[in-house]
Amino acid sequence: MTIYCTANATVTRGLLSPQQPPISPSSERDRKDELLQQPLEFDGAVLRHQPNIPTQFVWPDDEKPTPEAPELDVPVINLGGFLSGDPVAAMEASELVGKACEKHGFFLVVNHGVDRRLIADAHSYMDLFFNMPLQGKQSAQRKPGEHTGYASSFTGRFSSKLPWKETLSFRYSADVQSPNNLVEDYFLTFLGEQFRQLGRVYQEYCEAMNKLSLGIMELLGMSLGVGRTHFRQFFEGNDSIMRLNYYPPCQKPHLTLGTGPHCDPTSLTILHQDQVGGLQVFVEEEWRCISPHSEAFVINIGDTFMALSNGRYKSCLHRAVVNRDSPRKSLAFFLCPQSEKVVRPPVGLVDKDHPRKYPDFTWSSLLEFTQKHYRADRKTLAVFSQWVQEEENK
Ligand SMILES: C=C1C[C@]23C[C@H]1CC[C@H]2[C@]1(C)CCC[C@@](C)(C(=O)O)[C@H]1[C@@H]3C(=O)O
Ligand SMILES: O=C(O)CCC(=O)C(=O)O
Ligand SMILES: [Fe+2]
Repeated sequence: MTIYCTANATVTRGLLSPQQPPISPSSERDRKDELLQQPLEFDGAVLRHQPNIPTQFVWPDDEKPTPEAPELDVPVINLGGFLSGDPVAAMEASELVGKACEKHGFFLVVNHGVDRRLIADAHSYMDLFFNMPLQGKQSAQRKPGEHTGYASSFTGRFSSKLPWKETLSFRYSADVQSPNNLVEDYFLTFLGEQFRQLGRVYQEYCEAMNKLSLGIMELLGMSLGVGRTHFRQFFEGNDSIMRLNYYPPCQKPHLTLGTGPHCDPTSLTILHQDQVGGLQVFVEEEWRCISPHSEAFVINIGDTFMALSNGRYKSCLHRAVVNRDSPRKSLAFFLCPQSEKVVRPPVGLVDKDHPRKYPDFTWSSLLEFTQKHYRADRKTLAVFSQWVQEEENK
């Protein structure tokens, strides 16, 4: 990636945290400097060959990837019986899901009902987009404060610890009021007619993800004893996020991270990683890798579902590492409720032994918090909850 820096400084527009006021030039000199500064532009096709890693991509010593991460023994849950309507299989699957979610919030699912050709197309079409020249990708450039669009290394959002990745994120809505070709339309609008087929593939992929995630919500409801339909109904008409992650090779992979340590702020993540490997989960005080499994999806619950479960189930810390030899791709579907639905645990999960752990909030407020005020990390929900309380006390 080529860095276009100013003569005297590199743009490092800071990230607004809740406490910091917006940054504005205070003097004529500051204003001139600001005018002189050019936004950072990164080109993945160049950076992958660079032996010298720009400092913004070098992570602090205590966050750098460890050379060898032991494998995490993640439960592999066979959904075949459940999806074919077998009540005993459903009960067994819900118990396995519950055990995983009480422990670290990660599990694998196989016999999930998603066509393997669709998964293969979703992976191969990523190459069509990310192998484009930077200028072509920037026609879908993410706008400040928005969660959709193309982003390369998140320049302009963060001033340090930049992730070694490019991403393309777009909305998927299951709302019956929404057009049923939102995803296809997104690609046509921002990338043009030649991307119509690509848009159709991701439209179909998101529909398959929606169906799978609602099924998993049934298992989560059963495992928490609130009934099979509770969370399924909560997420009917969901307004979710599909993200394509593209991690270029890196000449110094021990200095960088593809995606930094975080808990997903969303409700449920359905991730399909390619065969390169790089996903790591922090369990029992150490980073453990989740090896690729082409027939399986990696499922993890996020902060919003942790709040819905009143903290019974854990949103788990994870990250992605990169390597020197080959690009890595992952498809991440983030299930999110309709934006103004109030996130509140079912009454059955709140009692004198389990008081409320988090305040009521809407997903739109948490999403805005991560896009405009706070970089999602390992404590997003705790900081957000405090922010909500402070806003209420104003
Ligand atoms: C709601 C979201 C914000 C992020 C994408 C989805 C779910 C995961 C979030 C993220 C990946 C957590 C790590 C930091 C982040 C900035 C990133 O590395 O991409 C987060 C995403 C985002 O804010 O764009
Ligand atoms: O690419 C991966 O394996 C993980 C990506 C991730 O955690 C995310 O996009 O939230
Ligand atoms: Fe994540």
